[in-house]
Amino acid sequence: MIRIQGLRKAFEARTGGGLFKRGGKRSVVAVEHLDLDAPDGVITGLLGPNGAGKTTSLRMLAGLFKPDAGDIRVDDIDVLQQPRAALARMGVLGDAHGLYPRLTARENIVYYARLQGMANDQAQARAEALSELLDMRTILERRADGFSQGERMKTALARSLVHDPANIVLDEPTNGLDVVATRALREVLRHLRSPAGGSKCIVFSSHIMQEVEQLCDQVVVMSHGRSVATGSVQELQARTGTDRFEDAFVALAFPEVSAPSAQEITA
Ligand SMILES: Nc1ncnc2c1ncn2[C@@H]1O[C@H](COP(=O)(O)OP(=O)(O)OP(=O)(O)O)[C@@H](O)[C@H]1O
Repeated sequence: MIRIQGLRKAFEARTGGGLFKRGGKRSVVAVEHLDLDAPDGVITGLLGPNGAGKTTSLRMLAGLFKPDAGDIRVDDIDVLQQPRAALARMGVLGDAHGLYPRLTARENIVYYARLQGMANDQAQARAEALSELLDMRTILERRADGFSQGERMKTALARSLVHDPANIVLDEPTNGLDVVATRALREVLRHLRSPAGGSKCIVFSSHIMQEVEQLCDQVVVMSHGRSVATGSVQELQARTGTDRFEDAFVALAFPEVSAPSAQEITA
């Protein structure tokens, strides 16, 4: 279970100078206010356009950035107060998959398992089980350099699941994947959400509406650094009076675009 309340983060961004002029600094608010409640056995989608603040939010959840304000709890453990304990309960698949290219897929997984404190036998058994789950038997003994995008994603996902975490956090996991790899990932996430797969709490970010529509039980729509709506696809459609999720998303995330003009209202 993941609970985020009132999350905020601003960065100091450099502004351009010139050949003879020094650049300045400007504060960029990446996340203004995010509330998110992700229960166990549920897939929660964090849906927002480019630059909405999804990656920054998930990085704070993973303990990589310190928020300026807000509260993040993973299974009731405060990420800021007890980052190690919270991280032990999370499997995080970031945007940079960062595998060791000289190690095989198996070695990448086992190495990570050993870092988590698992004995070698246990780590090897876990690598086998995950290679079954993620259908990666043919690449298990291959070195990671030269892996395709989909093969890298599978290996990185296996690595993040090695300690069987109750909470799984994925940042734009289908980026660069073809339709078959995307479908396979969807199936794996559905399995992990089910009681047979451990009723995991799954949070994933995306800017692709169709993906969220097909997979998520609930959606948190993010726009300009804020969570602007939460609900199932059907609830969000009902709330915006639309029967297409794309229209609901545009109405919620870009109210300035979707609001009818004065001409339309009077017409
Ligand atoms: N280190 C940083 N320094 C300055 N600005 C940043 C930094 N990281 C993020 N930002 C800014 O914060 C905003 C939110 O960025 P973020 O990457 O979290 O959005 P996102 O929703 O994940 O976008 P995308 O879908 O394009 O990946 C953007 O305007 C971005 O330029």
